Amino acid sequence: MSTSLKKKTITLKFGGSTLASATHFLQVAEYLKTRCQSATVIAVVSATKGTTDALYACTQLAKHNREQASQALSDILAAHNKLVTELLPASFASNYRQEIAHYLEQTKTRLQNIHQGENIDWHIAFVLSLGEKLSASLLSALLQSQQRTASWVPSELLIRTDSEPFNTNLDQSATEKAFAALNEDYFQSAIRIITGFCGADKDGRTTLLGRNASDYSAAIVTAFAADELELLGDTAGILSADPDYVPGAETVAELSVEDACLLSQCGAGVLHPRTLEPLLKTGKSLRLGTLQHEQGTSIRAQLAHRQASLLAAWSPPQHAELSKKPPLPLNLKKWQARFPESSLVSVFLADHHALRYWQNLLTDIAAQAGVSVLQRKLLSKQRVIVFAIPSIELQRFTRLLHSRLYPLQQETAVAIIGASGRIGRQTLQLLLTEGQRLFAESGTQLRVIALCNSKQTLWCKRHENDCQGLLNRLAEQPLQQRPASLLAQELLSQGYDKLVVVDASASSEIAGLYEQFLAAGVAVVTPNKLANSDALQRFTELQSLARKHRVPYCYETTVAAALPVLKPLLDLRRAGDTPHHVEAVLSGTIGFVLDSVQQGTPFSAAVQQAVEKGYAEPDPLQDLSGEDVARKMLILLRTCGIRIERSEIELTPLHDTNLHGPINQQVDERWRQLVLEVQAANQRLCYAAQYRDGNVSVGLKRIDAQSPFYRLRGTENAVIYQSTFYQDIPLTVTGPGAGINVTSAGLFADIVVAAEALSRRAPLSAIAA
Ligand SMILES: NC(=O)C1=CN([C@@H]2O[C@H](COP(=O)(O)OP(=O)(O)OC[C@H]3O[C@@H](n4cnc5c(N)ncnc54)[C@H](O)[C@@H]3O)[C@@H](O)[C@H]2O)C=CC1
Ligand SMILES: N[C@@H](CC=O)C(=O)O
Repeated sequence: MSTSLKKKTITLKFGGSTLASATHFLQVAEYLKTRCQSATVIAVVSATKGTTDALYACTQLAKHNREQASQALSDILAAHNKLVTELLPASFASNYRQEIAHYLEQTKTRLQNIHQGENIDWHIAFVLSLGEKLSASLLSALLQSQQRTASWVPSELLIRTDSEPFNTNLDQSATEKAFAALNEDYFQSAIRIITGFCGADKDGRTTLLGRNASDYSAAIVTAFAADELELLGDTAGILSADPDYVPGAETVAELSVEDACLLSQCGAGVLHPRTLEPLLKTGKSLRLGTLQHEQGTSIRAQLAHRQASLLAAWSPPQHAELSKKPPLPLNLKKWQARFPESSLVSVFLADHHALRYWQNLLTDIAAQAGVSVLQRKLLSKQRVIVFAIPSIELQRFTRLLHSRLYPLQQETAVAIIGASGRIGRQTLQLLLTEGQRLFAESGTQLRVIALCNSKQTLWCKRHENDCQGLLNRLAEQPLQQRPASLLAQELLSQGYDKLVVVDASASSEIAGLYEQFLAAGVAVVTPNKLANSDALQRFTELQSLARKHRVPYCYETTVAAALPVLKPLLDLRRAGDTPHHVEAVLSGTIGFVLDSVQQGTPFSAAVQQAVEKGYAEPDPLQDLSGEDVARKMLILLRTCGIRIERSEIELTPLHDTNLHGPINQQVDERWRQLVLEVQAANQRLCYAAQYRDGNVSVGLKRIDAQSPFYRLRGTENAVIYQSTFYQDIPLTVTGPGAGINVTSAGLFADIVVAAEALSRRAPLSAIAA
């Protein structure tokens, strides 16, 4: 074929995920318009996401039940019609429908033929090719409606194949002739569109190149009609592992043609195994990426070294007639016969030496994780180790190996539970904005890998730094009714050497996971008071677990937010100090409410403001009942070495709905009267905790001007500590003890402390080795 244009010709292949909705079609149209400013563009399109599977299901129904098949086809067409209505003005929609009518009629006939049992495979092949035709004609009509010259052609006119309906082979010379014979007019359009996935035999019958073979179609088109190829999908190029298995998998910038071939032969779904054949013959280049992601992966003919380790996972195909097994560089049939329920994980090592060392190390890691390696094979020349394992372990094993091949050398992974809450989101913001500076100043590198709330989890990609964007994506994740234990399992199965889990929830379920995290060597950082204020035995066990597994357990913010209270008290205790008398104001919410009512604000309004300002607990009754203060006092005293249970604290609530009723005007009036009384006596109100002679009490107090608490305002907390070392003049810590900014700052500081401690610890992989 010849084109009259001098510009470079580029084939852009759009996978099903890039055509999943009307918005996606509009994005593809914009992308094409931009690209055709600097190149002549040929677009090869797949069927919209899920359509080929739906058509396949239709053909299977047709074998036994014509009505159901016809209903299933109507459903597919209804989904397409919805796209057409959303995308095309009426006149273009009507042209489009006329253009496609012939294919729809044919499809219906073919379904009938399938039902009658004649030449079934040929009819199935035709029906399956419908998805690409619908996409191509819709995209072409959309571009035309946007005043672009665009035209589409079914690939049956261009790609000629053997007479096999499925997994057919290319007829090179017939295809060459077909491209040469194609009407010149077609190539006058600014944007030319060709359907992917299929071709035709010498009799014009539709044939299929294989499951997900639109990449291969695009490579054939490139070999005959273009200078280079770009495959555009929903993953940012070739990743270090299948992102469905390893959410944190990384994009590999460059890959040799040999490795790309081997990778697809080993079952990595990212490239159809035959895609590279036509390009290899013609020496044309290939890039994989997304519409948004600039970097992607370039496949290069010459590359001195493998730049990064890679993993390919392979499990037996679902639709055998559509998916030819990859011709792996080993006798797959034998393996499968011996281990029928097995899957394969191939490890491409970047390390140029020590193949046997790696083979043994990875095998040991499998053994320690309880994954039984059924068989393994070392392909020395290719520096690839193939493991056969039970299929059920495929995802876990892939993640485990990935974490060993990509140990975060400097980085510490951070997962935030409760990320959409007030403290969680501000902490995320700090991690994203202050992370760079922290790294520059101290070398501590933090990487947020996961965000969770009570129903959703988002696995973050590297370099995602837009806090609101991440939170939006978290909110778009599917809702899961998952028990907390499953969340813990998911986080642990990532296999990070250095992982900090931040619990920014107020959930007892999440607090119940700390033992599991600590025992697995994962640091816990928390402002959630529930674990440490549980039974004393649990508090002690958590401390010993952390010590035993050499893992940080940081909870400074559970008492007085970012104020330095627990760490200094712990240091004193380690030096042998014993507290005699501790007095403390520990509730920012109550401090704020009392200060406000003493300035004339009604009690109910003051409580409302404390909630709005982010001082109160998710359930503010936890503050008003005094329970939150009791918990903080327990944690404080236990940190000083006092062995005390919650039942030993004498608590008088500030407001308990069971005792005092709902917060209404009567309550406001009672508080107004009390304030008048107290002010008449030149006193103030404060809610304080006290420890003296082994007794602990929490409650409302009237204090006069001599009290160290008399001058406290707003959310100010205070701890006054007298001990063996601080006898005459007490140790006093005071300052705001609640609020989103101060708490998140304290939490950030604890995350850094935990990350630094993890960095000093020997890597888990070394321990495992
Ligand atoms: N507000 C403050 O000044 C201070 C708060 N804290 C503590 O910080 C924690 C968070 O407080 P806020 O951000 O105000 O709460 P919030 O209610 O705004 O956020 C809680 C988050 O936890 C998530 N969550 C709840 N149950 C969950 C579960 N089972 N699994 C996963 N996620 C779950 C929620 O979806 C939400 O994203 C609380 O424990 C609080 O005591 C500690 C010191 C000061
Ligand atoms: N709700 C608490 C803040 C968290 O500990 C308070 O008001 O002090």
